[in-house]
Amino acid sequence: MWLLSFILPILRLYLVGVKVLLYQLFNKSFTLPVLPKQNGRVAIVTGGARGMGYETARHLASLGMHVVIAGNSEEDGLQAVKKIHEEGSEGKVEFLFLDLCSLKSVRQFVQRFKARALPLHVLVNNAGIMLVPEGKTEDGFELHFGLNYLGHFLLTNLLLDKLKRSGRHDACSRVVTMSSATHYVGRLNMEDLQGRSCYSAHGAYSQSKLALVLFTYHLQEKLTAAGFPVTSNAVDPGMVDTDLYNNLCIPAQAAKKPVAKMLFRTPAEGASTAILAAIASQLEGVGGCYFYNGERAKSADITYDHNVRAELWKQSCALVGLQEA
Ligand SMILES: NC(=O)c1ccc[n+]([C@@H]2O[C@H](COP(=O)([O-])OP(=O)(O)OC[C@H]3O[C@@H](n4cnc5c(N)ncnc54)[C@H](O)[C@@H]3O)[C@@H](O)[C@H]2O)c1
Repeated sequence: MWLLSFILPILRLYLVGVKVLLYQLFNKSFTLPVLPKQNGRVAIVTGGARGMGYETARHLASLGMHVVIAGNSEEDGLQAVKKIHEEGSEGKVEFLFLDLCSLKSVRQFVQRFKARALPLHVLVNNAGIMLVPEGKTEDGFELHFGLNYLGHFLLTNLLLDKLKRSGRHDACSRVVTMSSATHYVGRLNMEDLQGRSCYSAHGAYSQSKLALVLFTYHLQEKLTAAGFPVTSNAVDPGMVDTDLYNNLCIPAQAAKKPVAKMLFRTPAEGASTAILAAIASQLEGVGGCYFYNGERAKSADITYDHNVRAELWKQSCALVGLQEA
């Protein structure tokens, strides 16, 4: 029984991977349309120092946006800022420290950002980890669940007032959250969200990405009900050649290399759907959607279940110490 609950998440994750790669074999990455200038607008990109986050930050800045790269490595962050400035981007780019493994750090980041009295038009919840060895965040949460999901859950909630005030009904502020095709095989165990009874890194990653879709939709439902000018969408970037795969076991790393060369998207291609969701005019006012390869797609059936979303939201508020609004 234990063996089965350990092996099944691995098999499910690899099957999803094969399906995505087959899609990428027969379909080109979509190309971004010409996007509007973003002068005077402000974005936060978590994990914007590397991989797809970096490409997102770079693209937004090239359109004149003021981009705050939020990340847990000052060295990587400052290097990313330097590189983007050297490219002659129109927008301002800066780094602010944020460790999503620590709720205290999330709160401090929000305090520091708010002290700047800037508006906030776009929040890209991009940072993530995958298949890391079993471990806990500063607050004792399982790493994938704590960092990928709960860290972003708290961050978004604490920034919501800013987003609400910065949006207009003809120009909504936008929350864009990076999920993944692995969410389709994610299992959410409400009685054991931290995977304490039987830990599987594969299961934990898929669960965190499923939780992010449920959160995205529930947030949109709340925003729509209250009439706030903010939209919330989830994005699936496909399989992209980044450092995210650094924790694969050695044989899987060896097998991945040639496959990645042929079939994985580049970080710039992978970031394109998130950039589209963040600023494309044709998506003005569109929320509560899952986007894949530049198009709206259907997410896992469970993500459309209001009761599951509401229960996860309630438990998440309790875990991060927020009052349910
Ligand atoms: N690469 C893929 O194939 C793929 C597929 C589906 C979804 N995704 C998702 O896309 C997002 C970006 O991943 P990527 O592929 O660019 O990976 P990456 O490893 O290149 O980037 C991850 C980013 O997250 C940041 N990060 C890690 N721990 C952090 C912490 N404690 N606090 C703050 N920031 C932290 C890193 O510094 C880095 O900038 C992730 O959410 C990932 O789950 C990636």
